[in-house]
Amino acid sequence: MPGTWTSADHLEILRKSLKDAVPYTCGMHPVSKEQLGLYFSTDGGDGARYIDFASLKDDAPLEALAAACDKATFGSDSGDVFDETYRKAGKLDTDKFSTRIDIVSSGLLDAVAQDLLVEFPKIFAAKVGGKVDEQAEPNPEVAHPLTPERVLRAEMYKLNVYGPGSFFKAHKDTPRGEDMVGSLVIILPTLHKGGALVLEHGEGRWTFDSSNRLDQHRESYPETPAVAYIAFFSDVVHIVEPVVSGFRVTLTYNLFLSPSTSSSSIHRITPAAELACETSLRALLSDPTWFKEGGHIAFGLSHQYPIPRDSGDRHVMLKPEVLKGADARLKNAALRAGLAPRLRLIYRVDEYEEIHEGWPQRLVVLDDVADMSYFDADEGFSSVEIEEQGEILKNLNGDGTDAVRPATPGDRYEYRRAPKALPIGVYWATPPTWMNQAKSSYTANYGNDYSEDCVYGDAALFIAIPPATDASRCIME
Ligand SMILES: O=C(O)CCC(=O)C(=O)O
Ligand SMILES: [Fe+2]
Repeated sequence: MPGTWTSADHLEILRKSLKDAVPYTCGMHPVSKEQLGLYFSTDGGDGARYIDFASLKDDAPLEALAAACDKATFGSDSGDVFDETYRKAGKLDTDKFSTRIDIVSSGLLDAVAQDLLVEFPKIFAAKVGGKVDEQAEPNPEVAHPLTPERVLRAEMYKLNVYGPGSFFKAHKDTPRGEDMVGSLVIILPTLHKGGALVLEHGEGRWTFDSSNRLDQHRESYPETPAVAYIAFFSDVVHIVEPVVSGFRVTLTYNLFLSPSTSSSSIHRITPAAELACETSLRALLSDPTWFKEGGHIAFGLSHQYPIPRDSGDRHVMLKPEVLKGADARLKNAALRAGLAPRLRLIYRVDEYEEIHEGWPQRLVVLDDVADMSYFDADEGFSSVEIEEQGEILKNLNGDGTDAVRPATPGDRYEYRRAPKALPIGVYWATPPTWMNQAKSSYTANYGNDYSEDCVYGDAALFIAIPPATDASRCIME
C-alpha cells in the first residue's frame, strides 16, 4: 500500500531502477535474399570471392573465408595484443570485405535505436516536486536542460569468423569517442553450434544463443531470410562462448550518437520505469521529514561513459544526452519532478593510503574531466590536484542527516589540509561505481581493440534537494 511506504522503500525503487535494467536488445531481423551476399578479398588483395549466405550448401566457402582472415587481436592499455588464450577468432578489416546488408534500409538500426535510446522529456515540474507543467521553464541549474534529440549512427567495424574452438573471453568494447554508446553484432545465418554471446552487467547475466535462434528461424520460416542481432551498451562486459561446430560469422558495428535533424515526437510516452522513479522521487520530496535540511543525493550510475584519455587544456564535461538506458530514465524522472540532476565525474583519491576504519573513502566530484593519467592503472596522478579542481564529498544518511563517523586525528588532519574544499554532504542512493569493479584485469583494462582517445570514466548523477522549509520545495499536504 503506497500510503505506508517509507522513504527507504522509495529509495529502493530508485536503486532497483538502475540495478534491474536490461542493457541490450536482440532478436532476428528479416533481410532480403540479396543482402546476404558477401565479397571478400583473397591472395593479399589480388583476388576476390563471393559467398551467398542465403544458399550455403556446406562449410567449404566458410573455410575459405576463415582462411582469408587475419588473427584477431584485442586492445590493452598500451596497445593491441595477440593472445589466443583470451581471444581466438579470425577478422577482416572493412577494406577487405563488402557486405550487401544495409542496416538502415532493412530497418535493423531503427529497431535497435527504439530499444536502446531513451527520448528526452519535454515537460518539467514548475516547482521541485510540484505538478508537471507543459509551460514550465526547465530548472536553470541543469546544465543542458533541453538537449536535441539524438539518432543512432552505425559504423561498420569488422567481420569476424569464429570457427570450431574459437571464443572471446570477458571484455568491454573500446570507447572510440565520447559519443560512442554501443555495439551491434550481426550473426549471419550459417549452421553452427555454440558461440552464444553472454552479457554481464552489475548483478545481471544474460545469454543470447544466436545459433539456436538461427536454427529456430530456419525451421519456422524457411522462406524468410534473416540475421540474428544483438546490440548492447559498449561498457557492458561480454563473452563469446566457444564455437563447437561450424563457423559463426559476424559483422560488428560501433554505435554512435548523432544529433537528430528532425524534431522528435511531441507525444512522448513516458517509459514505465521512468514513471516509477518519478513517483518515488515525488513521494520523497513531499515528505517533510526527508532531507529536512536539504543536501544532495547521488546515484553511482549503472553505466560507464567514454571520456578523453587526456583532456589537455580542454574543459570536457559529460553531456547528459550521452546517458544510457536506466541512467537516462533516472535523469528524466528527476527533470519531470522539477529537480536539477547534474552529471558529474567521480574520482577516488588517496586510494593507496590506509583508510580509517568506518570512514568512507575520500571521494572528489568534478564537473570536468580531470587529469587522465589517473586512469592509467598505475599511480602517476596527484590527489591534491584533483581535490583542488573538485569538491570533496562526505556521506549523509538516507534521511539527509550527517552520517556518524569517527573523528580521528588522521581525519581532522586530512580536512585541515584542504580547507577550501569543505566536504559537501551527499547521500549515495547507489554507491559510486569504479572501473575496478569488473571481474578481472582484462575486463577493467582491455577492450576489443586499443584506442588512443578514450577510456571509460565513472560518473554519478547528483540531485540537489532543497530543505523542506524552502519555498522552492513543494511539500504536498
Ligand atoms: O561476435 C560477437 O558476438 C561479439 C564479438 C565481440 O565482442 C567483439 O568483436 O568485440
Ligand atoms: Fe566485444
